[in-house]
Amino acid sequence: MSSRQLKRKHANEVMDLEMDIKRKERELREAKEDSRMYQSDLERERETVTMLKSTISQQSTTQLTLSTQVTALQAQIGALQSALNQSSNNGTQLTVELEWARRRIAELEDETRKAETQRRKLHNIIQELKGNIRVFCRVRPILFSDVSSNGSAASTPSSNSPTPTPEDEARRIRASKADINFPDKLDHKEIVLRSSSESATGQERKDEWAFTFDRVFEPHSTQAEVFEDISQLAQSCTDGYNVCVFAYGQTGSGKSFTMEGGSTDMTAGMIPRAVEQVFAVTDELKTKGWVYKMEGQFLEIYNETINDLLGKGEFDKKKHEIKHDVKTGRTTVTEANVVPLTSPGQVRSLLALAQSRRTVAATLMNERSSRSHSVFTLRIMGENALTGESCEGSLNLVDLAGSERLEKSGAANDKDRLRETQNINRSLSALGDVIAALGEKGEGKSDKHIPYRNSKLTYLLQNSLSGNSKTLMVLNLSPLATHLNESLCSLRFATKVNNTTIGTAKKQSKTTTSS
Ligand SMILES: Nc1ncnc2c1ncn2[C@@H]1O[C@H](COP(=O)(O)OP(=O)(O)OP(=O)(O)O)[C@@H](O)[C@H]1O
Repeated sequence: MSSRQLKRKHANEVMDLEMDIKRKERELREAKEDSRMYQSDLERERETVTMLKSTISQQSTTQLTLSTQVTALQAQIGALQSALNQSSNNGTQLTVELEWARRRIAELEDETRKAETQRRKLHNIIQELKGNIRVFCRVRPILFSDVSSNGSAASTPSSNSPTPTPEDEARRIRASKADINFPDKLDHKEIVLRSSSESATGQERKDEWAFTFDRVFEPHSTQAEVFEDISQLAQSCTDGYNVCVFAYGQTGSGKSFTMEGGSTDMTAGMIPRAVEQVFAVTDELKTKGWVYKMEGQFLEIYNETINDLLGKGEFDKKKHEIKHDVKTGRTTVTEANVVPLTSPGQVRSLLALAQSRRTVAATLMNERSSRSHSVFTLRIMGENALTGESCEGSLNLVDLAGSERLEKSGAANDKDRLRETQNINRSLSALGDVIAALGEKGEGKSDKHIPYRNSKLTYLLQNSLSGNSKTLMVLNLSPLATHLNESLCSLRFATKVNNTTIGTAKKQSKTTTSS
């Protein structure tokens, strides 16, 4: 081979080698580029791996927490399940116990009903043992008007000053007061009146009168104290007895205060208290199967004429007659309003209405209210569907007309006043006669005639005074010395009543089926 050829061959080989080098260089550049890309990919992947690792670590913490919670919840479910099992066991136990308790309640209710029947019997035995006519005596306190209107020498002030000093007041009170004493501080049954006067020969004469009653109330006694014993009688009328409470005494001695009282709770008298009590007792007895119906009537007897205090119009012009049903022992008055009673509030408004009618009459007819008798009657009818018992009783609350004698009433020169006083005296003495006759009958004279018809009052009260009834007389006394003689008359009348024993009270009840 020629050198030329060799040269050319060599040049070709150089050229090939150069091309090879260029190719290799290009490949190297590409490889470097690839390497850079792989490097950055690797970086990214590393970051991703780091992130994933942290996520995994967080999630494994969360998973740990959750699995702890799941374990706790499973434990709770276990506890609840066992509590539920326990409860359902308890529930079964409770159902058994409830059933037992129900049976026990029914037994106890039955026992209570029997105990109530027994209590009513015992209560009435006690009332019977206390006597069917009881007398309380109540002396009212001295009032400001008593001393300020008293014309005695003691009312003259000691100084020249027109306003009396406290000493003047005290002296006035002492001089006005009657000498009334209450020696029995334990049982409060005695009252002693004393007086001293000068005899014709100039010697001092001392008198003393002692009286005993079922209870004597001193001037400071409250309405609540007086009501305490009356409340037991009011209870009797829900058991089927006829009960009569009447206030006796001269005008101004406190009869209306005792029976009706003032407008406050403290001063409320026997009528509103008895009504409240009867409603409370009938309400309580509902739980023992008793259902009661009550009705009220309020009458006034003035000059032997009956007036309906619950009638319509200002003045009652109707003619009323008293009728007694022998079979039922019930007293009715023709054309007199008998109002169904539903609540103590309604009774209060009825009493206020009756009071206002009396006041109207009083202004028109010269203090008529103190010259008339007022009789409030509450009739109670009860039925017990559980025991088959039924009963009917009544509560009569009577405010009698003033008992003063003729010369005191200033009636001698006044024809109308004279007639009034004679009527009052006749009806009060008829009351005394009836009680005395009942007393004799109670002592064995079974054929003794009882003169109920001698006055409207005794005829109206016939069932409340006869052997089937319980009677309480509240004798009201004035504390004033000027009224001492009137007080003595009242005390003698009340003693006559107190010495009377009237048969044995019988309740009006019947049993249709045995319990
Ligand atoms: N226990 C008492 N406590 C306070 N005040 C009383 C008491 N008793 C009576 N009074 C008051 O004495 C006055 C006369 O009483 P009350 O009107 O009750 O007498 P009365 O006997 O009913 O008279 P009348 O026959 O005229 O109706 C009244 O002002 C009354 O408020």
